Amino acid sequence: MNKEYLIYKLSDEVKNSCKIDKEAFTKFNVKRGLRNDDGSGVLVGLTNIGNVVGYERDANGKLTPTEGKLYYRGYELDDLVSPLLKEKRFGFEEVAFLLLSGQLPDKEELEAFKELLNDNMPLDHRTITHIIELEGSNIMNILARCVLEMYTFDPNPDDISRDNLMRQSIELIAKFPTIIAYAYNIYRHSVQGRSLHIRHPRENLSIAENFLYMMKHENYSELDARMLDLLLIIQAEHGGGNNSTFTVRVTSSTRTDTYSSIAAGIGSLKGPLHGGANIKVINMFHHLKEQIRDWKNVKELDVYLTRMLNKEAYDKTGLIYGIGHAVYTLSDPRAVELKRLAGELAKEKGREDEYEFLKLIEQEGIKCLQEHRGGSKPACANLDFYSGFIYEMIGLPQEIYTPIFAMARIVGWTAHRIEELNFEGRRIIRPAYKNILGELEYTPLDER
Ligand SMILES: CC(=O)SCCNC(=O)CCNC(=O)[C@H](O)C(C)(C)COP(=O)(O)OP(=O)(O)OC[C@H]1O[C@@H](n2cnc3c(N)ncnc32)[C@H](O)[C@@H]1OP(=O)(O)O
Ligand SMILES: O=C([O-])CC(=O)C(=O)O
Repeated sequence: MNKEYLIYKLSDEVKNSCKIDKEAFTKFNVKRGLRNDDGSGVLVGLTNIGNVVGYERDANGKLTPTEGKLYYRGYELDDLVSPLLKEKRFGFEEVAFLLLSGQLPDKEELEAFKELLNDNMPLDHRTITHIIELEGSNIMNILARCVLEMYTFDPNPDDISRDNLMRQSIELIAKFPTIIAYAYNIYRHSVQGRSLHIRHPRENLSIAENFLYMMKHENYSELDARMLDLLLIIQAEHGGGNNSTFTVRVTSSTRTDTYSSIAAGIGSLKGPLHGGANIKVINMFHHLKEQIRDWKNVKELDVYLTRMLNKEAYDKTGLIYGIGHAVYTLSDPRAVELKRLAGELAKEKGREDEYEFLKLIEQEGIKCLQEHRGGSKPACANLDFYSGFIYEMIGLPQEIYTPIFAMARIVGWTAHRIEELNFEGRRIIRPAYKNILGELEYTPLDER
């Protein structure tokens, strides 16, 4: 049999073997994803790390949509970010300390922690050599491969004692920016034929500054570095249930090694419904800038967005990227903050027209989505809606938008891994799948 035909035939059979009636989920009371049909959550774990609030629940369990709130270790995100803005301080390292340990550091602890991270930013020379040799143009994939390789260079990779987990976590947080910057520079050299620069991370720079330095030498401003620092803080953690963190928790619950678990989280975050949406949003934005003749014409934009929802335009998936969230309803507090920051930066960089157009896409995207799906379910812009536009204004290339998300979320992932392996009464995570096919009678090969 022709092998291509065989692949086609097997794939065609999957059309039938994948069929599961939508109604069966209700019939068997399956908890789908994060929410049931009535909007109530599927509770699969308990955590002391992040808290994501999108609803209020009354005494009878009825849910009312609310403005979104996000807490890191009990502190509201805004309370962590505001002092940093006021004092013009870099804060990603402080937030990492908080998320890993549960405590805000004092001055001495913070200085020591920053030094520890800085000391760990350089890569083992074997990792550098391997990145140079790794083929491929997807930086998330290269990042995952480098993380898996770190297992080989770790003298104690399988030890899941708390001390060892903390050491590995700090090393991963420190090394992600270096791996991503090097992987991008090598990609740029091999795919785009540009000069190759491998810059050693500098002492006394924050992670955000060091990343920009490794990416762009000294071609970045203080404002660019502060924006990146805020983006890292804002993306660092989102509770135990977001897909990539849950992936890390699920794999960690088997007591596998840190590198296998984090590589799995990277694979999850890459998906366009999750962290990969930031690249999709910026592509969609450029597409709309070309397709819509008058950036102030609401009607023209609505017609196009509706065509997108009907799978007739853009990538024909039916999605408007950057809109919608599994938990947030009326607003995602991070998108609110990023919208404000994007506005400030757009003024500075002379890109106010584009910013106004992006805001209109947000407003009309939400409206068209709600009309398209009917009902009263609210929707809002999510974290990924404005982040790409900010990266673009900082002068960062699209290929690293999702890797930067990973560079931030590694903090949440490692904090959750440590928690997953250290609470009393922990169990391997193992939900159930109900088989709805039933039993079939076996037919011998020569009778088929
Ligand atoms: C960091 C992050 O991960 S943030 C999320 C980034 N992802 C995106 O921006 C991609 C676009 N958004 C989405 O696909 C979704 O809103 C998600 C994946 C974020 C959340 O998914 P869900 O929790 O299933 O959303 P929800 O329950 O509101 O979906 C209800 C319906 O609206 C649809 N919908 C939700 N958001 C969108 C959207 N942006 N565009 C088109 N349709 C949408 C869903 O596909 C679903 O349709 P269905 O009932 O026909 O299957
Ligand atoms: O929580 C989620 O489902 C998605 C996520 O990671 C985030 O919004 O940061």
